[in-house]
Amino acid sequence: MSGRTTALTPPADARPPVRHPEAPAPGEVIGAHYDNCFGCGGGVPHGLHLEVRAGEGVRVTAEFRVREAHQGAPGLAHGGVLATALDETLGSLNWLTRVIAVTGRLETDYVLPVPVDTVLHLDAEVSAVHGRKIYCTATGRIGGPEGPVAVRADAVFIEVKLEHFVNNGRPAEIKAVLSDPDQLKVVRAFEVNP
Ligand SMILES: CCCCCCCCCCCCCC(=O)SCCNC(=O)CCNC(=O)[C@H](O)C(C)(C)COP(=O)(O)OP(=O)(O)OC[C@H]1O[C@@H](n2cnc3c(N)ncnc32)[C@H](O)[C@@H]1OP(=O)(O)O
Repeated sequence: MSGRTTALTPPADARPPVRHPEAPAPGEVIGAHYDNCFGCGGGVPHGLHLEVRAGEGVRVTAEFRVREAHQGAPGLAHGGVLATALDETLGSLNWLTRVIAVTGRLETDYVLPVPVDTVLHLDAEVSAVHGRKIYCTATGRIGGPEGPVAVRADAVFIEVKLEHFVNNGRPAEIKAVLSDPDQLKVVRAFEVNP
């Protein structure tokens, strides 16, 4: 066996996820975590501009319209772009747990081709937590929120401290973020987490 499946399956003593008491209310739009994020930032013209909403429990939904800049084959979305949409939606679950976590492993199934102009209806939830490992799944449906699944993913996110970004990000961007009052609000939202 490759070991991939094992790594994506929560161990028997994993815990159910806990929604943070100050998580955004169900239905509330979760704003971009960073203006230059390729997944959610408004400052990236060819980015995905994902608008994510908090759901019930530890769940989020999002919509992503595939544009010409996102093609792989003629008229079809690039698989890597679709994986990014799943990854970004999964990353937004951080806002419901108030735990900062980055993608450790992401396994994607491509079920249906996704043409340009399609709106992908994304849905992600945390299934279990074990230590710093956060097990989660996501689907992307076409034709509506109840339409057929076109893409899906299983993932393990790993909890990190803010230092993960401060110590590893290019200094110019880190400096800019830390001197931006709006961005600092994002950082502080996580700092209050015990
Ligand atoms: C200032 C700005 C703030 C902005 C905030 C919002 C940002 C949100 C962004 C969201 C954007 C969207 C999302 C994005 O795009 S996030 C961007 C893409 N992801 C990354 O760049 C992550 C790069 N990787 C790393 O930095 C390290 O490898 C990490 C931090 C992940 C682990 O290295 P670390 O040295 O810390 O960990 P450890 O070795 O002590 O292991 C700890 C535990 O984890 C388990 N494990 C480790 N790796 C894996 C794996 N691959 N699969 C399964 N499990 C794995 C390991 O077995 C162990 O478990 P256990 O043995 O204890 O049971």
